[in-house]
Amino acid sequence: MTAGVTIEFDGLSKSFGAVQAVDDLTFHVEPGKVTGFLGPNGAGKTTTLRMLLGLVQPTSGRATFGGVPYSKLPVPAATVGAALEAASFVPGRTARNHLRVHASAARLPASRVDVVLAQVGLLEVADRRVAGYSLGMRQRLGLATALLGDPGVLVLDEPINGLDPEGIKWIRGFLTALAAEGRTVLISSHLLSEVQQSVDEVVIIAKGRLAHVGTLASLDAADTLRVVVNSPEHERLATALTAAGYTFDQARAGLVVHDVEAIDIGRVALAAGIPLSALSRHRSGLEDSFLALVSGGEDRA
Ligand SMILES: Nc1ncnc2c1ncn2[C@@H]1O[C@H](COP(=O)(O)OP(=O)(O)OP(=O)(O)O)[C@@H](O)[C@H]1O
Repeated sequence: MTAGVTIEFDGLSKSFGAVQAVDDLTFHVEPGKVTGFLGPNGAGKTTTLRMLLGLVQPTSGRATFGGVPYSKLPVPAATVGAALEAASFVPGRTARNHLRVHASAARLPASRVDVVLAQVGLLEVADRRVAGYSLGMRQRLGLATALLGDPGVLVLDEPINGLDPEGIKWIRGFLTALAAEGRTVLISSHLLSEVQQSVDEVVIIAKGRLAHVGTLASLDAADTLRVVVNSPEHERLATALTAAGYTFDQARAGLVVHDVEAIDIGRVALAAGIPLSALSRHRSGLEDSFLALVSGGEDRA
């Protein structure tokens, strides 16, 4: 494996006629982590990834692998493996043959074919025609193709799309393990919920522009916390909370206190000797934060 390098986007822009698909994107994607590249349909994710991979010429700015553009990489397949959405496979070809053709074109040893088939769990069906593959199997084959050169960087467009729950669980573990080996892993998605459990960092774009860069936790920090607390001695609990200076809403599940930690509410109940039947902390709206950041982004597709 070649070492993971930092993917650098620097003032990257692309317009198609009057459509500004990507608008002045500057951010870095570091090795050793899984980074989610998020935005609604039409936000400009695919165009950005296509520019990174030298498939589309930027209008201005650049995207590089540690300062080197894709076209200048000495052995591209050994530096970066990519699976773009709607990867095309010749339907009559078997998975093994598909990989052999790619290995040969990239001047990689044929022995890599069975290694990557095993890695993505397709070894047993490797001699079946791709035409009969499910979407999930095609996703795995795209991933196997990306891994042929044992690259330090992986760029995957919507890799979770179309997977069943078992497939989602598998790919989450797989991507985490690749990042733990020191690779740079960038995955795009239009759904935060889809990648939320897989990513360490998020880059969110809307209407071609950068909306947020940071850890998943930093996105979370914009959220409000709420605690739901209940007691068989409901009235005493309400009185104790009011006396301690808390305001709350009444809900079926109990009293809802905003912007507070569960331990603080637990202490109030303990000090007043009130038994609790429920005490839970809710982190509403990671998805809400995401939607607020990208709202209005869908109308361009
Ligand atoms: N070749 C092209 N010619 C003209 N407009 C284009 C072209 N490619 C993309 N666009 C436009 O650029 C914008 C960004 O598209 P892009 O496919 O990059 O978004 P996306 O975030 O990947 O969306 P999706 O998840 O739907 O693929 C859209 O308005 C799209 O219609």
